[in-house]
Amino acid sequence: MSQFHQKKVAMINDLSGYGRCSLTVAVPILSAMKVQCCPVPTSILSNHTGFPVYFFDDYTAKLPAYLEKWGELGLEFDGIVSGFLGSVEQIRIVEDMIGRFKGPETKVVVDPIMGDNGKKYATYTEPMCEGMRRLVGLGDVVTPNLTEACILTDRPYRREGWTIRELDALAEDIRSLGARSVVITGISQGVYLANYVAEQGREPVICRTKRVGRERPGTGDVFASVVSAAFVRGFPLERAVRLASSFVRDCIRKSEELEIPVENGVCFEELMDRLTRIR
Ligand SMILES: Nc1ncnc2c1ncn2[C@@H]1O[C@H](COP(=O)(O)OP(=O)(O)O)[C@@H](O)[C@H]1O
Ligand SMILES: Cc1ncc(COP(=O)(O)O)c(C=O)c1O
Repeated sequence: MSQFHQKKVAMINDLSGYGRCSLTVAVPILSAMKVQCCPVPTSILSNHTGFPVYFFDDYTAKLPAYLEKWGELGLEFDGIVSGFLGSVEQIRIVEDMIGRFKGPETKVVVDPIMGDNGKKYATYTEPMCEGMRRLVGLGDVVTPNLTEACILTDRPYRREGWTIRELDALAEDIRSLGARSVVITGISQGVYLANYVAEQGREPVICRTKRVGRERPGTGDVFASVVSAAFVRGFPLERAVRLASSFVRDCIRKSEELEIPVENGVCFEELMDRLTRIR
């Protein structure tokens, strides 16, 4: 696909100026992992929505013209990655974009950001859920957390006690939407957090890590960014997930050690040299 060995990804996500999430996480992490990251900003916020106040500017109306120029320039990508999407229209635009820019070798990663802790985000309407089910069907890799996996498959959520057999069925249902490989994140198993990895053509595996620190915004974005960069570089998905989960865990540990306020996310910058050394 590309002229050079280096990989290039189109990254669809919001730009939150303060608080370490979405594009302000994805751009540096992909860069550190030697992947060129080309943003498609879906909205611009002064800071993420976990703060008491924020400025929000929806970029939906501008996206078709933005992407039109990429089309005119004949740009091609090794990966297309989508993160937070705020409306049915944005989901449609991403579907169209994949149709237009996905070449035979392009890998599509969809992080279906729809909810957490058993609940859909307040802004997530049923038509958006339907749209996300279609978009997930275009993914080579999709990375729902357990809540999102339940929403996508219309299954009841529970926090603990998922058996392997149940996770197999959950992943299979997501696969039946069209997704090739599925990573279900944030599965609580006592003192552990697990990621269930069902890669096309391989036996499913569970990657567990010790749960550390407090819940912080942006950890899902850090996780999806590391997985996307590694996967686009051609690493097996299980290895990509192991790299991402240990990186997130250590970023949380460091953030606790440096007493970073929770709403400021994780101080991944402190551990960035580790990402640059991955071969
Ligand atoms: N407190 C934590 N301790 C250790 N690892 C964590 C912690 N929080 C997140 N992770 C890792 O990051 C992954 C993604 O985080 P998660 O919070 O599930 O994402 P999302 O924001 O999409 O819900 C988890 O599956 C786990 O591997
Ligand atoms: C606009 C925006 N994008 C991204 C995030 C980060 O989401 P996550 O914690 O699921 O990675 C937040 C969190 O508040 C947000 O407000």
